Amino acid sequence: MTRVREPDPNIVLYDTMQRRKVPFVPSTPGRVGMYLCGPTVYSDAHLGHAKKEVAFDVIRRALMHFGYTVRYVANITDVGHLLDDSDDGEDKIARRAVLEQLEPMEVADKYFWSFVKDMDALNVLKPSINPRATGHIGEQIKLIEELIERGHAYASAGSVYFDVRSWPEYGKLSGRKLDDQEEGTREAVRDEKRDPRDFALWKHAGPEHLMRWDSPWGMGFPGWHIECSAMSLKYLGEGFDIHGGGLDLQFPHHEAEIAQAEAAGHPFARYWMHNNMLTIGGEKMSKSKGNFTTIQDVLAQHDAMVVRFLLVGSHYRSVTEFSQEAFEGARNGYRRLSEALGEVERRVPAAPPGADAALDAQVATHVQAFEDAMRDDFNTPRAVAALFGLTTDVNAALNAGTPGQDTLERVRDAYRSLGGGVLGLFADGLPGVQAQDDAPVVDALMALVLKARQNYRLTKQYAEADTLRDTLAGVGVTVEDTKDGPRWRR
Ligand SMILES: Nc1ncnc2c1ncn2[C@@H]1O[C@H](COP(=O)(O)OP(=O)(O)OP(=O)(O)O)[C@@H](O)[C@H]1O
Ligand SMILES: [Zn+2]
Repeated sequence: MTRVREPDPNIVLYDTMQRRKVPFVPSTPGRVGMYLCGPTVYSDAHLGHAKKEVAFDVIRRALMHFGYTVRYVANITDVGHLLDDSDDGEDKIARRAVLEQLEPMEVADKYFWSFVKDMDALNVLKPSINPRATGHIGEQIKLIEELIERGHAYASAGSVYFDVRSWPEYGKLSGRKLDDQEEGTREAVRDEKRDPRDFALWKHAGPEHLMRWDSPWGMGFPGWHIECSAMSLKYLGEGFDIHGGGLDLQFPHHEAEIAQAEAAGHPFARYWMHNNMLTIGGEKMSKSKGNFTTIQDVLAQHDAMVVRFLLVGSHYRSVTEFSQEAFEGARNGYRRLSEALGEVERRVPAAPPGADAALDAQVATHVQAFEDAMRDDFNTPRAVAALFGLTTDVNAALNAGTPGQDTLERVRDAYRSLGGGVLGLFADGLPGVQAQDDAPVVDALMALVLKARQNYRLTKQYAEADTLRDTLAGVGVTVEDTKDGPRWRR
């Protein structure tokens, strides 16, 4: 279905660090290492989180479509994210645990699985690796030790802080030279720091903390930023390709990630990509502002693919305004595409043999427009416009009769690989990837089919058994008889 192609050398992306669009050249030809700052799992995810996840999912899918093998690492923050950025206040998960009368790890697990469910519903591909901060305490301690050895961090009262003045490059991503982040910080924390801009790598924790670990500086827990430096380097290596996250994470989080890695002597991400915000009434949707709608609430009212269509309808670097009218528009737009694809699929089996040169040429033009849009910093609104252009021509052709089968199959494959594979709007389309929540159903159905085939064989109805096997082969499923019984693979 989707062509296996040579890695496309003509992709351009906007690098936040360089503040301009630049050609994308991965450090290893054909392979992309990508890291995304994932959620802090202390509550159900809202539609703003969905914008970020879908934005980077589409970028990943587009790179796959363009012939790259992508290792996609997205972390789960389950410790150390404090209520305020100034290394003060409670841990978000610990506070939630008190409110819900749960163990902190129960809170983390509960909201992790809720997040996974939301992402599956939105057809977001699972990360290649989904590391959790609490599973990488050793790696974080090691990185902190390297920073202390090199003179870029210091221990103070059982905590460890990054010494911002020792690293003049601090601020290079965001262009911010700030010290106002300390406002409102308790004096005790301020007194522990040499400079108010210094940020925590490790925080001392007394016995009242349920999540704490032994370290060279006593019992404590890691600061929020250090997990991302440690885990991205562990799983993607030095100088990995793309680091993504929300625009609001540029400072202090990403700035801190860069300083922690580079000051310890580890070259960090080569490209920085940031998604803009989902807004409501012009304001960022956020948990703390209370102006949020959870993904679950949205999915109770709207088809998941319509939600996804709404999100890809604006560019990842643009704001998406959330409103009922926006949903109305998305519903109509999505229906237009899916109805055209449905009609094409219905007509393929009985279409006349051969091709239709005029429609073929139109399809090629729209596919080209779609791919050009995606090569240009993953411009999804332009890509969607190309799918609408395709739909206009396809509908006109379908109204005039039924085009040749070869052409109709090409039309179907274009919808599936571009709308499905790249934008994730229909199941199917990417090599090696299938709609995720279909897997249990497929497994159960295959178990039934194999059982039926076994029964045929036991009753010596070999022709029927072979017909089943051949039918499966026709859709790419191979059945093998092993000494432990039949096995299938695709
Ligand atoms: N409205 C939004 N639009 C797009 N991305 C968002 C939005 N809100 C949060 N994100 C992204 O989701 C990730 C996690 O955000 P976070 O958990 O801080 O959510 P939040 O609602 O902003 O919470 P809080 O208000 O407590 O800071 C970040 O990368 C952030 O950029
Ligand atoms: Zn991060």
